[in-house]
Amino acid sequence: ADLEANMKTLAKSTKAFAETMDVDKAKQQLVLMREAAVSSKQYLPHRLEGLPSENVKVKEYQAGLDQLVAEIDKVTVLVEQGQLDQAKAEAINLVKIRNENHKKFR
Ligand code: HEM
Repeated sequence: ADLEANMKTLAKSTKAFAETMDVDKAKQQLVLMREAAVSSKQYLPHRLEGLPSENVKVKEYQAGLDQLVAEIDKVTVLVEQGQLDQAKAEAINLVKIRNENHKKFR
């Protein structure tokens, strides 16, 4: 999947996660989210095209995705503890991380 496909997967899975009351389905969506976030690190957004991997902006972009993965893991722990409501409350941070990074890189 390229970056746009990964972003579409992120959008679909975060929506499905927010909508489901089923713990197994919630876990599945978090797995899809994590895969899409990790996969996105290997691509450069259009705005950073041509920059070398050691460029500060490229590092910042990758750090944004690392932050997203860390947050997905936090949400996953709550789901695994059966705390779906708390997990959904925590997942608000996914949207915050998305918005911050879209401002910088999209
Ligand atoms: C749950 C979190 C996120 C969701 C739901 C999300 C969703 C989306 C969607 C729907 C698009 C449009 C895709 C298309 O072209 O059809 C997009 C584009 C984009 N997103 Fe995200 N995103 C998320 C997090 C992030 C993060 C953390 C970053 C960067 C660290 C990021 C960087 C970008 C960039 C750069 C584009 C434009 C594609 C390009 O320039 O090549 N997104 N995102």
